[in-house]
Amino acid sequence: MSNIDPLVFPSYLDAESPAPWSNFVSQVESIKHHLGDLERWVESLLHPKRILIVDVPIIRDDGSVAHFEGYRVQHNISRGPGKGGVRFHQDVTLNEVMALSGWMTIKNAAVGLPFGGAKGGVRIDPRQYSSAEIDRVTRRYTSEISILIGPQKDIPAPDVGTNEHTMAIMMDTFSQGAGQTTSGVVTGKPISLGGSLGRREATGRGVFICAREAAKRAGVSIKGARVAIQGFGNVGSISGKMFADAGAKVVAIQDHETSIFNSEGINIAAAQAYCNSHKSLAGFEGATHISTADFWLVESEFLVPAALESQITDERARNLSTKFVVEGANGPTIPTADLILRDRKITVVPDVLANAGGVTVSYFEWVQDFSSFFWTEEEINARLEKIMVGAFDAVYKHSQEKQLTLRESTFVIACIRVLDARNQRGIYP
Ligand SMILES: NC(=O)C1=CN([C@@H]2O[C@H](COP(=O)(O)OP(=O)(O)OC[C@H]3O[C@@H](n4cnc5c(N)ncnc54)[C@H](OP(=O)(O)O)[C@@H]3O)[C@@H](O)[C@H]2O)C=CC1
Ligand SMILES: O=C(O)CCC(=O)C(=O)O
Repeated sequence: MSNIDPLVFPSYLDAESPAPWSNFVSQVESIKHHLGDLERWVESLLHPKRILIVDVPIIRDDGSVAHFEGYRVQHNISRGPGKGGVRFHQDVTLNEVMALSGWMTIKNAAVGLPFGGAKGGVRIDPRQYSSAEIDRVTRRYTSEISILIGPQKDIPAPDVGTNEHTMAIMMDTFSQGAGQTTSGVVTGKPISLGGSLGRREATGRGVFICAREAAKRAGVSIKGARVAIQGFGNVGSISGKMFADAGAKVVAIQDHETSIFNSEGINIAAAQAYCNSHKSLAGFEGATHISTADFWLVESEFLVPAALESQITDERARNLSTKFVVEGANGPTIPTADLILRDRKITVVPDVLANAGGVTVSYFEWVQDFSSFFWTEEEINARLEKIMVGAFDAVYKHSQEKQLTLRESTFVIACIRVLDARNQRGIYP
């Protein structure tokens, strides 16, 4: 269980498979001596505030009954309501949702949003069910977690396997229970239901902004730079488009079925169109298909992991041929691999900073819903740019001053904000 204190590791998790929660704990543990007097509060971050496990039964299209396990974890609510996405994926576990909720706490504080951290998930492979069945799962899951969520309590949003439509169904289900339209209960909604312009693109846009800022400080040009992207969903495809629009060449992409390579640069619009109609890049003709192992050896200036956790292992970290790892996914680099990348002088722009664009525009959506006054896409993108550049700059300066990695500095800055709020609030009543 790496360096984790067994007394701190929750009794309800399997100690034999402690990751990714143990990865989050290691990240907090590694910086706690930088927290000054606030270190006495650090255990607040090592125990989620609230965990709800729900049974989600549905009647299937053929009349049979199916049950799914669902979760909502509020990791910390010292700075405001819980905030974080909902994942529908066959491998979702409580351990994973806990880690994702912890990273939300750090992320929201790192970019200065008035939110705590939360995350949810349902252990289901959405590809195996009809859209009507998925809607039933969404409705039942929402009604089961409705005791925890609400515009001032905890605000879900999309993540892997969920989208604007999922959010519309969640909003409708919660509103039925509340007896009034409650648009602020979720973000990432369709525009016609109070969604925000720019939310769909926001995470990929934030990833690109962070990559650009990191490159600027290292004297590396985006124009002509080679980019490799793992994951071609919302985050991977939009960040790929933004890199390509800025003159970079996306030379490699991996989704869960295939890996593709083109040294001249993959046509992102064509790849997106192909993926929309075939649900995968398998069979795409605008590139050579390579093995999964070879994807991790592709030479690039930027590697953007934008799929799932724990993809950059020690072995992959030892062999990567890139200058910057810009984490679009949550938790893609395991802590030991992080140390290898540090020693190899590969700059890692951490998830809790790099992918914060999505939740930042979710915050804008929440604010717009409260005031029923909607901003233009230009206003949203300009505000997003300001927040992302400001947060990156603060982290970068801190890391230079204290000789820390960007991940360590992001955690220090964020943990101080969270624990200061905890300290100011006191523990009683
Ligand atoms: N959406 C958002 O706003 C935010 C998302 N994130 C994080 O970004 C990551 C991606 O999320 P998002 O883009 O929304 O999810 P999507 O569901 O839209 O896309 C996920 C992508 O990852 C691919 N993938 C899944 N498993 C693997 C694998 N083992 N190897 C290679 N590729 C794989 C999928 O391929 P296939 O389609 O073939 O299954 C798909 O292309 C997650 O870690 C998420 O938590 C972080 C912040 C905000
Ligand atoms: O938009 C949001 O509220 C949360 C997005 C999310 O789940 C994430 O940043 O990982």
